[in-house]
Amino acid sequence: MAAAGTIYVLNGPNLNLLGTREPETYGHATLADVEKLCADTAKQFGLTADCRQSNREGELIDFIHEAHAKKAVGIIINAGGYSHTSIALHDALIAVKIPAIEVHVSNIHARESFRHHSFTAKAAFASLCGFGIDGYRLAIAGLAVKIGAKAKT
Ligand SMILES: O=C1C[C@@](O)(C(=O)O)C[C@@H](O)[C@@H]1O
Repeated sequence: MAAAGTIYVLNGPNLNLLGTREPETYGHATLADVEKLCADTAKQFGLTADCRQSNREGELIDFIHEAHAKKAVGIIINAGGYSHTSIALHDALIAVKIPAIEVHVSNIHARESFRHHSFTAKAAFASLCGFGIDGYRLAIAGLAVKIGAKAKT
């Protein structure tokens, strides 16, 4: 079993390139910055962030199944381009019934129309986009409210 109160933070394809990839769209923060932000934010609520990134759809699905097996209390997911294409990721999120929040660094609704639909958003209880990497912090705070985890003073 995972440590008590573990959140899985899943990042999909190309998010390992954060910091150098299209900085005008995604900013200059790296994936390591995102993971530190998530770890620090989770800690504020007495939670632990288990951060994973993969460029492969099947591996992301395996992480979701693992979150279930380890009794994770929540999932934060930025499935990158798979958000717009992957019924399989949608189905995995629905199957495990773990409260999930979708995050996008950019505002997908202000971009190309092929980014406007998200399968993973349909399987999540909330969705955040356009806040840059702060979206991950906001998502963890929102998840904490949803699961009743109180901020530690
Ligand atoms: O890879 C990504 C990143 C993204 O998920 C975001 O975080 O803004 C938005 C997606 O449309 C894109 O394919």
